[in-house]
Amino acid sequence: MAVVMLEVQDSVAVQAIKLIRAYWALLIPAVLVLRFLYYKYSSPLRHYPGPFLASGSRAWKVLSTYRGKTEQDHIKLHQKFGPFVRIAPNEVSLSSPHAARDVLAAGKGFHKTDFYGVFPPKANPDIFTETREAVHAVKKRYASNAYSMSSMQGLATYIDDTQRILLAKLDEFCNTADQKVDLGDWLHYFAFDVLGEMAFGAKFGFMEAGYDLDGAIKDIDDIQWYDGIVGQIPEWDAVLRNNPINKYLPGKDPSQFIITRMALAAIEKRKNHGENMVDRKDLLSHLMTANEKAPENFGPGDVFAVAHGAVFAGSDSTASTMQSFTHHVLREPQVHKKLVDEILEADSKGGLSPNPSWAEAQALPYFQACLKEAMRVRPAVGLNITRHVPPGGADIGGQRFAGGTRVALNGWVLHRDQGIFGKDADFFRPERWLEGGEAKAKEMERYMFQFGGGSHLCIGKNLALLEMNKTLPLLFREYEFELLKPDEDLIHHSTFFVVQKGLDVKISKREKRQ
Ligand code: HEM
Repeated sequence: MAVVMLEVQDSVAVQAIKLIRAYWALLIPAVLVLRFLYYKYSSPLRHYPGPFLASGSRAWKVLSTYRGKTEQDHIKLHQKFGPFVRIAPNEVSLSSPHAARDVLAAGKGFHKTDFYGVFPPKANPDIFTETREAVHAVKKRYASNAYSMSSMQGLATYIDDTQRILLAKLDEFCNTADQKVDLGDWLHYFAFDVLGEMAFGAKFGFMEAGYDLDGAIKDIDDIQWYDGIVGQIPEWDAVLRNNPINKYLPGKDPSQFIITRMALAAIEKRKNHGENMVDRKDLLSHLMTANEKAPENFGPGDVFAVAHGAVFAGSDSTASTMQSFTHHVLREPQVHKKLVDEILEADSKGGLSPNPSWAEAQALPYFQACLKEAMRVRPAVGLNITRHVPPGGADIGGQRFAGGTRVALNGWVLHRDQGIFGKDADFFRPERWLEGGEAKAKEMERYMFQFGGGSHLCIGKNLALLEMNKTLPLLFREYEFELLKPDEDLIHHSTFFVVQKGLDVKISKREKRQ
C-alpha cells in the first residue's frame, strides 16, 4: 500500500514538474499577474488613486528611485491625484503639511519602516538607521549633547580654519585667465572637511587635494543610491549586498573606505593614548565620554556608528543645501543684489567678523529669508520619509488608516502647499518670509520639514545651520559670482539626498568698499 502511494505521489510531482517545464512561459506571468491583482485588491488602500503599477507592486517606487527623480515624480503624482496617492500596495503618499506634522509628532507611535535598515552600518545601526524606536531613543539621548548648539559653537573655530582653506583655494581661481570654478564641487569638499574636523578632529583633506579623494564622495553617492533603491524592497538586501560572497569581492572591503579608515584610526589613537581631547570637545570626544559613562547603553560600536554615520548624513545634505542656496540667489538678479547689499552694509558697519559668527548671520534678515526659501523649494532630502501607522490605526488628514499601513512624506511636495506658503509656492521668492510679519513667518516655519520632525528630527541640524550661516555670507562678501549657465537648472539626482552638479561660476575677488 505504501509503495503504491509513493508511486502516486511521485507521479503527481513528476507530472507537475513536466507541466511547469512545458508551460513555464505562461505560468510565471500568470502567477505574477495573480499576485499583482491580489495586492491591488486585497489592501485597504485599494480605493486610493495612484499609478497603476504601484497598486499591485513596489515596482513603481523602485523605478522612480532608480531614475533619481523621486521628488519630481511625487510633485507630479500629487498634482494629478490629489492629497492621498497610493504609491505601493500598502503605502500612501501624503501631500498635506498638517498631516505630516501629525505623522512626525513625537509620541504618536508612527515608527520608521524597514527602508532605513538597508542603510549601513548593518551590524550596529546608528541614529539614522536604527528602526527599533526604544533603542533609537536611548542612542539619541546619549548623542544629543554632542550635537547641541553650544557644543557646535565651541567648535566654530574649526569651521573658521576650514573656511580659510576654502578662501585660499577660491582666490586661486580668481587669478586664473577664465576665472571659472565648479563652486558646487568646492562646497562639497568643504562640507566633508568640516565634518572631518567636527567629528574626528581632522580634515579629510578634500580641499587640500582639490578633488574627490579616493573617490569617496562618489562611493557615498553610489552607496546611498543603492540604499535608496533597495530600501524600497528591503528583503532583497540580503541577496544583493549582505550575501556571504560580497565581502570577498575586490574593492568591497568597507574598512578600506577613506571615511571608515579615518574614523577607526581616530578612535584607536584616542583609546591607545588616552587622548580623549578634553580641550577639543568634538563629536568623537563627546561620544567616547558617553560610552565611558554608560557603556551598557552606549557601546563602543555606537561610538563608531554615530560618528561615522554623521559623515554620511551630514556631508551631501549640507553641500546640497549650500549649492541650492547659491544657485537660486545667483539666478535672480534682484535677490542677488539685495542679498549682497545687506551683507556689505552689515560688513561696512562692523557687523561681520572676518569669519562671520552665528549671531552676526542671524542679524541678516534677507540672508535668513533666502536660506529658508532655498530649503523650502529645494530641500536636501529627495526621497520620502516613511513611517508605519501604529498598530491600532490612525486618523490622518480626515482619513482612517489601518495599523501597519506605510505613509510617505516628501519635503518637496509638502513645501509646495499653497495654503501655507502662498499661491506662488512653486517659486523661489525669499520675500515671502518677510512680508507677512513675524507671525506669518513662524506659521510657515511650523510646516517646514527639511530637517524632518518629531523624535527623528535631524540631530545634525545645529551643525548644518551653523556651518551654512557662517559660510554663505562670507562667500558673498568676499567674491563676485556669475553663473556660467544661468538658464540651466542644476543637474541632480536623488539618492537619499539630492546630489547636485553644475554650479559652474565665474568668480572674482570683490573690491572692498571704503
Ligand atoms: C542641511 C543639512 C541637513 C539636512 C537638510 C538634513 C536632513 C535630515 C532629515 C530630513 C532627516 C530626517 C530623516 C527621516 O526621518 O527619515 C535627518 C535625520 C538625521 N540627520 Fe540630518 N540633515 C542635514 C545635516 C545633518 C548633519 C550635519 C548631520 C550629522 C552631523 C545629520 C545627521 C542626521 C541623523 C543622525 C539623522 C537621524 C535622526 C533620527 O532619526 O533621530 N544631518 N536629517
